[in-house]
Formats: sequence, structure tokens, C-alpha cells
Amino acid sequence: MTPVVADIAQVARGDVSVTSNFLSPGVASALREDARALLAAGAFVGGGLRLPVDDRRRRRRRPRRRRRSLRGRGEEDDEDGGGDDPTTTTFDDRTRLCDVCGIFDDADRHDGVGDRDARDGLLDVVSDLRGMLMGAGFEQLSENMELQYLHYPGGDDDGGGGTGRGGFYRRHFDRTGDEDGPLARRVSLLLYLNEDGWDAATDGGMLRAYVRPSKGRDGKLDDEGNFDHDDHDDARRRAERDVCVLDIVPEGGKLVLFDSAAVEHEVLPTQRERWAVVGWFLTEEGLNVTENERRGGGREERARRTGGEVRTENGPRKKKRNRSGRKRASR
Ligand SMILES: O=C(O)CCC(=O)C(=O)O
Ligand SMILES: [Fe+2]
Repeated sequence: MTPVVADIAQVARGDVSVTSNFLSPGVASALREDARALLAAGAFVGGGLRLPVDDRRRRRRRPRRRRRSLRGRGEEDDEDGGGDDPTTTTFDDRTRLCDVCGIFDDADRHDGVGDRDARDGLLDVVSDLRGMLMGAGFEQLSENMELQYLHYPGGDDDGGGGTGRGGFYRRHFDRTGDEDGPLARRVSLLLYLNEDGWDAATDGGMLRAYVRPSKGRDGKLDDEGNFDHDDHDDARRRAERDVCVLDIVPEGGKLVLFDSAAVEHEVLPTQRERWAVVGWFLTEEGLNVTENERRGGGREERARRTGGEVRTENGPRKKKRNRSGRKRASR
């Protein structure tokens, strides 16, 4: 059987790579059942986004920083700076409503719960993806990464743990530039674990991505034509311009990859229980330029999109800059 391969070049140029049926139905369902067992055992942290108390007003994303090496799989590298301590953290359920289970920590602490083999298989898949990304030019990805199960409750009538409020995650970047620590999120990974027959019209729960291929999220390229990942000024204002909206149906087995700093995204309210794995490949600050970006990127053929995603233009994308800074026509 030909392996299903994600289009990494899309990630390198700030686009979103979507691969349907990346996981077989059996693997997706084993992982979902593992996550379901962990949820039942209380391994998930419920509700909103965990924020340091003194950051409540700013509602800035300050994610938990539980990481572990894909190679070692034993030692844990915890840089969360507040983590589980209820005296220093609070929950912001206006930004996000979903339950989270850290695969390297929360799940591991629940020995004997769920399907360890399925989880180990997931780590192999993720490790292969890291190899693939590096083979395609993302040379400097750390062996440490973050990996979580996500569970978004359905609305009242989903018959599957509904709380009366459907889950969601408001518009955000996974990497904002405010994070502490030596490692930064470089590539975001999503693997959907939902049951068959997701109907976006009635179930909602789509991942909406705001894409500006080849431009970086602040619309600026440096002199070499690379994204400037460290310039986070004006991002929100610029994100409104020249943006291409991509709605992705969270079908079981689907893989989504994107540049954590370049692609703003949100999860639309879901009426149906929604399961996912989310992960971040990390890089040391300053080591995040890919071969593709060094070569200029953005010239590859737009790869076929699988899974029936809907792409709509929010206004024309008129100009792009090439490596020498001159404008060229849009694709
Ligand atoms: O559940 C999803 O589709 C996206 C989750 C997400 O954006 C995140 O955890 O940062
Ligand atoms: Fe995200």
C-alpha cells in the first residue's frame, strides 16, 4: 500500500497541509477509545484555557509546557511555569471550552487506564512525522515536543457527554512570541479522532484557518525571503488583510500540519463531541529557518487538497514579494 504522505512544502510556505485518512479508521478509533477511557478516569483537565492569575485581563495564551523527548520517552521536561498549581492559574472558558489530557504526563499518571499500545503507536507516528519534516528541510526540530488529547463537549443533545455548551476555541496563534523558555512552537499538528459521518452543517466544530501563504503571519518577509518569526508586532491587524479562509472538517484520521507562528486559527462551536490529538514540534529560537525558506519557498505547485475542504477568498490576494523584495503576481 502506498503510504499517505503529507505535503510538507505547504507548511514551509505558511499554508496548511491537510491529509485525509492519514490514520486508518482502526488506529483513529483505538486512540479515541484510549482518550475516552482517560476522560472517564479523570485524566483530562476540563474547561477553559489555563492562564496565570496575573494574566487574566490580558487573556494571553500561556499554554502548559509539558514536553518529553520522542526518543527517550522517559524523562519529562516540564517548563510550564505554573502548570497545575491552582493558586497561580485560572481558567479562561471564554477563549476555549475543551478538556485537555497531556499525553506525556496526565495520561502516563493514569497507569492501567486506556490503551497503552495505541498511545505508543501514536508516538511512533509523530516521531515519523518529525523525521519527515526534517527531511523536507525543518532540520532543527527538537526531540522534545508537546502532545495532548483534546475533547470538546457537544451541545445539549449530542447524547455523548453534552454539558449544554458546545466546545470551541477562539481565534489564536499557537506561537505568539510571548512564551518563556528556550524552545518555541514551530509546527502545529492535529490528528482528528472523530467517529464517522461528521456533518459540518449540523455538527459544526470545523477548524477555521486564516492562511496567507508565503507571507508569514505578520505579512513580512525578511531580506532573504523567509518568515520573520520573531517579529510579532501588528500581527492581528495584518491578519485581517489578504487572508484566505480555510475550513477543515475534523474527520477521523485526518492530519493537519501548519506553521505555528504563521497560521491563525479557531475551532468553531461544536454541536457534537469532538476528539483530537494536538501537538507541537519545537525548535530552539533562532534555529527555525527551513531549507525550503532558504531556497525561497512558495514556488511549489499547490498540492491537491483532500477531504473536501472549502477555501474561500476574503478579498483578493494581490501581490507577493519574491526573495529580492520585488512584487510578483499572485499564484
Ligand atoms: O482542536 C482543534 O482542531 C485545534 C486545537 C488548537 O488550535 C490548539 O489546541 O491550539
Ligand atoms: Fe491552536
